[in-house]
Amino acid sequence: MKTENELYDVAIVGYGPVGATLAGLLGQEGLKVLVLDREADIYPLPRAIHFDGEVMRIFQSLGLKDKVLEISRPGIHGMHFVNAEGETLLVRAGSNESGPNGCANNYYFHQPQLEVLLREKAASHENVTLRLSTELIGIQEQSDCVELTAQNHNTHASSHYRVKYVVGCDGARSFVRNTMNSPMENLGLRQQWLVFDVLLKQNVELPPYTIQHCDPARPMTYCNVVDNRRRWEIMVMPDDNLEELVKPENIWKMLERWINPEQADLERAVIYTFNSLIAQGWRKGRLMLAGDAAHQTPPFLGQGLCAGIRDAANLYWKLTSIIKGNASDTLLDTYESERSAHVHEVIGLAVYLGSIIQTTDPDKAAERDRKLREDGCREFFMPVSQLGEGLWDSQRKAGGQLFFQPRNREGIALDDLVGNRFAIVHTDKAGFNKLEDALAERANIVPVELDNQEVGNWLAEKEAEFVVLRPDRYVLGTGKNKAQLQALLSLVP
Ligand SMILES: O=C(O)CCc1cccc(O)c1
Repeated sequence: MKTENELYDVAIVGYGPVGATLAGLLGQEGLKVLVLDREADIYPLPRAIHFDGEVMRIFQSLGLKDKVLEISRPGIHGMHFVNAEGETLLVRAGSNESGPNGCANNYYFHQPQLEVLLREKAASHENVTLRLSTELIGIQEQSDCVELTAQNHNTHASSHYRVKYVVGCDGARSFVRNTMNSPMENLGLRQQWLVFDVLLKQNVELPPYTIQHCDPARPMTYCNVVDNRRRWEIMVMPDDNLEELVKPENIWKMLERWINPEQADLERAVIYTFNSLIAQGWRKGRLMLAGDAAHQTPPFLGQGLCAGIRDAANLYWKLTSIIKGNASDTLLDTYESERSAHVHEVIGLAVYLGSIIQTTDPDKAAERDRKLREDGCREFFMPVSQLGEGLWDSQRKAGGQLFFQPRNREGIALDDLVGNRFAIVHTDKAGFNKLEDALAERANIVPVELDNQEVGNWLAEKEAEFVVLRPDRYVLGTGKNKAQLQALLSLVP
């Protein structure tokens, strides 16, 4: 058995997009990070295909926005729920305009390309150590550290590591979660679907937007991914024989309305079980969970990856504050309370949409269509990014909300002005000068003057002169005088 003497700050178990994002964010803060992954390389086939504007903003905080823009496609046409007769029942509208995060609200991408960028970023930090083909097989929590045992898949040799904290980004069957003994709450949707990706060989007239085909005879999803990639997801029906269903000839038959094998190559076809699960206990002592290890959503909102990347953004600055000695580790108790509220809401909406899409009884489908028609409410919106109880001021308007990303007069975006720190945003230099001495000796908080109409209006609406933002861009609180500023600063680790 090989034992490394080094005491790592954080071990990340699982080097998928969530683990790689967290490694990049912690690496950027100078922490000593160990990444373990059982696989030798990136999984080469597509899985997640969609992320939202908040997630693009997190990539921006890694300095990756331009590169991610090159490999992704803004989803400007929205998502349409259409019944068997072709009638649109419900829409998540798209938009050509930049959204509140200073970019499009939706993007489509090919997961292996995104992972290359995230891994390049993580590996660019010499304080990030990668151990690939290395499977975690033992976790022993001690009072001052965690001892990990891992086995290399090539040499079969075991190694031993000591780390201060462990984050399990190790997927739905998480070893870390099993060790923590955190049960999963089931929000009610569990259904097999056939997921397959095609590569177009020629121009084929297909819709530019995502379609949820709410056809009781065979619910399906169609997505225009990126470049020549297209995805279909097909619900497995009770009489289906799974072995038969995945055969290319049967897949092409189900697609013949739209496309044929002369026009595209089938890249992969896989049966997935869509789940709606949330772990109870995302942190136990020095162990934490993120991504699919903590929650799994049906894909109808394209939010699985987004939730995991948000976890990474919520965790990295808390771990950094604790490891640098600026906060006690009780700060980690805010991780689940802040994140799980939003995760519940998003999965709840995906489960509701699933109940619309997955209606297979024709009478119930007719009733569903009648009700949706009657409601007249044909557009639905994504839940706002709002933290559950945690490190933010619940007494003030907008506390715990994701702040938007305005630009200054020179066109520089807020997050680029601030970096990954706490910030105080205000519009009025003269007024703020009177408060500024409250900031003395708080070098970790950046004051930002943004003489911007949108920010002025936002503050006025909240009856505030300034807003204090956390490194993950969520609102710590708003205020208009020194006492309120001091109260907020006392929360900053
Ligand atoms: O565009 C969206 O809002 C999400 C699209 C999506 C992505 C993947 C699967 C799915 O059912 C929907």
